[in-house]
Amino acid sequence: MSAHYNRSIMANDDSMSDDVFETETETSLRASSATGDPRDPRSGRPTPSPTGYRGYTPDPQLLTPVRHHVETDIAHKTILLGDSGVGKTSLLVQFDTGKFQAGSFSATVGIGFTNKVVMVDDTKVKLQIWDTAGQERFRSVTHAYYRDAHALLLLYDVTNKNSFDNIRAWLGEIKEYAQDDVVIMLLGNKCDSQSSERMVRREDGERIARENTVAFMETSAKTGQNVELAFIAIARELKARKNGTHNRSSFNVQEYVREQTQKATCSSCTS
Ligand SMILES: Nc1nc2c(ncn2[C@@H]2O[C@H](COP(=O)(O)OP(=O)(O)OP(=O)(O)O)[C@@H](O)[C@H]2O)c(=O)[nH]1
Repeated sequence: MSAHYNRSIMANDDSMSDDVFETETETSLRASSATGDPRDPRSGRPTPSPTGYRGYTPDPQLLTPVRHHVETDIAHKTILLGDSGVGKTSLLVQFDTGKFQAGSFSATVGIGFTNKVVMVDDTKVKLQIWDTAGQERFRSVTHAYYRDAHALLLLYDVTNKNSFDNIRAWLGEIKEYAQDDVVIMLLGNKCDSQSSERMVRREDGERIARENTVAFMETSAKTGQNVELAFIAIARELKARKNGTHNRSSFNVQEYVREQTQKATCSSCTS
């Protein structure tokens, strides 16, 4: 992977791109204007009018900032998992920058995160996306991060049968280390590959997902196919859970993914 993206990242290193720390400006004007008194109660001096016109105090409602329904309080911890080389970093880079950096592969070392805000209808859902090293020797480090994860994106590579066969072991680890209610999405990545290179059929991915009651889709970090959709689906599910609506079947992530992927099926993803 190119040097443009930091592949050597240590635990709790937040030096990666961070485009979420939007400040939601709260004006402090409401209190003084609500009283209708243009004087500062402590100094007795006239306070400057929020409008710039001394003595004129508009209706307090006019001074109340328009508040869109914004969820900035918690970042939903979302972790990318899967064997080394399945495309975790590439998927995150594609989602974060819209680019695919082809070329030599250098494995991720350690763990690090990128913050992203995803719009779900009129709501901003903040995702803190952790990219982990797929190599076996880093497993014990990444296990420590499972416990407080809200969502897990588990990847295999459709051109690498071994990475698919290891999905059961990954699901076992998730069961052992993650919370019971963690949102899990299985992704068969590199679906842009030639059919001669493909080693895992789409139906096989669908089957293992069904057996384990997790959402599934095929993605391509190279072309961007379904990349945004994967994160949006996760964000939708997290929002539904936060609103306490998912138990009433108003939103079902597996159904949602099925509908959306049927709408946007690309020929290269349907072998
Ligand atoms: N054709 C194709 N190649 C991909 C895709 N995603 C990743 N690759 C390539 O696969 C190789 C590994 O990708 P990475 O994103 O580094 O994989 P990783 O899962 O982060 O690997 P670790 O850091 O070792 O865990 C790179 O050479 C990528 O260019 C994809 O969707 N399509």
